[in-house]
Amino acid sequence: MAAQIWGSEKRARRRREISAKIAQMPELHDSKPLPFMTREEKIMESARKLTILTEKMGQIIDPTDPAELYHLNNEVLGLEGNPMALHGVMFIPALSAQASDEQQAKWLPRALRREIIGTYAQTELGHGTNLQNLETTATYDLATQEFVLHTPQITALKWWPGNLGKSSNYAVVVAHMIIKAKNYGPHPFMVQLRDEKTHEPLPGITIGDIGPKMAYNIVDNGFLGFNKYRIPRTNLLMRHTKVEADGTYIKPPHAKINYSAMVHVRAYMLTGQAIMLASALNIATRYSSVRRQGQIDKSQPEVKVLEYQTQQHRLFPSIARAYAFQFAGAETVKLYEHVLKEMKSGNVSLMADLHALTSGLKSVVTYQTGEGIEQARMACGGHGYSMASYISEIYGVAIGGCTYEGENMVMLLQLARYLVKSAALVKSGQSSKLGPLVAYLGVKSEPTSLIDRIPNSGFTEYVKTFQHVSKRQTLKAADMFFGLMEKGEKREIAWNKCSVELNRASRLHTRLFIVEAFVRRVNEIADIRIKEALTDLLHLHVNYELLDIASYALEDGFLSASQLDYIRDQVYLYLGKIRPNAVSLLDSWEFSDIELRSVLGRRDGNVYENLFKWAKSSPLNKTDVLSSVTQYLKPMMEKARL
Ligand SMILES: CC/C=C\C/C=C\C/C=C\C/C=C/C(=O)SCCNC(=O)CCNC(=O)[C@H](O)C(C)(C)COP(=O)(O)OP(=O)(O)OC[C@H]1O[C@@H](n2cnc3c(N)ncnc32)[C@H](O)[C@@H]1OP(=O)(O)O
Ligand SMILES: Cc1cc2nc3c(=O)[nH]c(=O)nc-3n(C[C@H](O)[C@H](O)[C@H](O)COP(=O)(O)OP(=O)(O)OC[C@H]3O[C@@H](n4cnc5c(N)ncnc54)[C@H](O)[C@@H]3O)c2cc1C
Repeated sequence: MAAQIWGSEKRARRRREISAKIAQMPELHDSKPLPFMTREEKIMESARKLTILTEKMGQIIDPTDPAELYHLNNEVLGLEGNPMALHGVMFIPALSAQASDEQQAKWLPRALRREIIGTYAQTELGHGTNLQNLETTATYDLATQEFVLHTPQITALKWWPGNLGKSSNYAVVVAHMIIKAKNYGPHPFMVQLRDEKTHEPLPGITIGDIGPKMAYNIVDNGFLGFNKYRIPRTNLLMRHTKVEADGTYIKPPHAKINYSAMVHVRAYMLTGQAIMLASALNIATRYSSVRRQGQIDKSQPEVKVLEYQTQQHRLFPSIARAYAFQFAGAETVKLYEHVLKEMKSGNVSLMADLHALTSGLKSVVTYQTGEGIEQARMACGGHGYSMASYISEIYGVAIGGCTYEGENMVMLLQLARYLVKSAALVKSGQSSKLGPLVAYLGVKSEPTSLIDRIPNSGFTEYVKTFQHVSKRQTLKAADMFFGLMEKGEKREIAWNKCSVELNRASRLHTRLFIVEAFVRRVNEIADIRIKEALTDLLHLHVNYELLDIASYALEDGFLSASQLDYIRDQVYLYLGKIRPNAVSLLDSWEFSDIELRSVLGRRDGNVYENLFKWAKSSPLNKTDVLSSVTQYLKPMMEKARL
């Protein structure tokens, strides 16, 4: 199963080998539990481990393999981030995709050797979503052949970029490019921020940390202002766009090609989310098979809480989602790598499809991951609320994904644009022009669903039902939009008035894609036992997801009440079937105790003794009487007693 999750036997084996090596290197372990550290201590601890990793990486992993590097980071540095999180996730991808060969030769080796630390600085205090209204300018000075970066007012300060505040000395900065008073829109520039020897900010640069956040606090998300700060013309990233010495602008082959670093993260973050969801579920499910509370049969001893159907219903559909996201994520990364290769050689024809797909997936996956993690926390009762479970930290980090790389509602609306264009093709009889991801929009469906009507139909009737509801909602929302325009509403106003319905279409389309990716994977599996276990999970997935969106299929009578009863029964049937495999389905992800950082989720199940040990190690327990008591509470009580 680990081979299915991680992509191959070899990958799963390598992960095990890497974990085993890390277990033997105490210098790479947390020196004390992270929840007992201050933010400053955590940042120091992370930098300490990162430095050792840089020295010893070659002994542990193949540093050229991104999957191994990702695993190493997760184990050693953890999900709260590290001083170079954005360096790997966005800075290097931005240079790789947008810098010319010459620029790459100059900067990439230095970045890969970690001579410099970089980030991606785009969002500003006043604008994040609406890139056209960013305020930072890069004005070309023909006389010196330099760009002058400037922050015209406080809202133009770069705000949020990870590791910008304290760690990075370089950044890819997105600024509006102005040449001879003409604004060419947002473009990426390579900018040195700090002196390489002293790490002091360079003259003309104002920079710092934006303060503590809900989670992800090892990352120093930062602010950055420029005061007429000059960089050479050749620091504009010039793979696709060029500015010649005389100010001549050569436009890129696609208007949004400079957005590729965002698409990169949107594609890669899906498996990251699956891992966070599976981690939280691993903790909750292991704990649920240790925790005994109450009886089902009063004549029997207390049961493990995992025996309760409500507990299974809370956890198991999310286990299915974690697998589904991992499989859909793997497909998306493959597509991304293909499109990136094509893009580098000038073929931009697949960019719109990839943008639409990743926009929808990013939104649905992060939202459902957040839901699943929060349910996992609640499933642990009181101990879930303790940082000893570590679930609240996983939750805080995961839901950051609902916001970064494009706020979820906004990204769903991006997919909706693509769906509405596709609907227009269907309506004008041009279904043959639909791309493979939306071809179902042009296919006539049966009048009613055949779920529970055809024996041995596998998952086909489920997929058809998802297709039906997605198609119906897309065409309905598109009709609403076109109808408003026909009535004379301006395009943008009509769009806003339909946007809730449009986003519903985007979610349904994306959920269909996730179901199909899961089905595709199960169909590929040869090992009969693995196929069986995943088929059970897939049954739970399709039935649970369909129940969740049943109103769409009921309102036009595509599903009947009796079919809904069947679907509900199937959910209960598969909860029971999955119960014996539940812990194994999560243990198959092979997270080590070091990586999970959870007292509740310990592999050995020795929870109570270790919770007590953990509590005793709280800094508050260093002394029996705190100074808050001697200074304030004791005098207050004494005064009250007089
Ligand atoms: C390994 C990774 C794992 C885990 C990650 C862990 C940690 C990382 C943590 C945090 C990192 C976070 C980083 C950031 O957040 S960086 C900042 C991200 N910011 C955003 O995402 C901003 C969102 N906004 C946008 O993307 C755009 O503003 C928006 C697309 C909403 C609109 O852009 P614009 O105003 O320029 O477009 P329009 O003029 O409206 O035209 C839209 C038109 O363009 C098409 N389009 C848009 N984007 C793309 C694209 N990327 N590729 C292709 N096409 C694109 C769009 O579809 C429209 O087309 P059409 O409908 O034909 O007009
Ligand atoms: C943990 C974290 C890490 C980050 N890292 C980076 C980084 O490394 N580099 C970087 O540059 N940025 C980074 N960001 C910033 C991030 O990309 C932005 O916060 C994000 O893109 C959302 O933009 P915003 O904050 O402007 O939200 P806003 O756009 O102000 O959103 C506020 C509300 O308005 C709604 N809204 C906005 N526009 C529309 C619209 N057109 N239609 C409908 N509704 C709309 C949204 O849906 C939302 O409900 C990070 C953010 C976080 C939380």
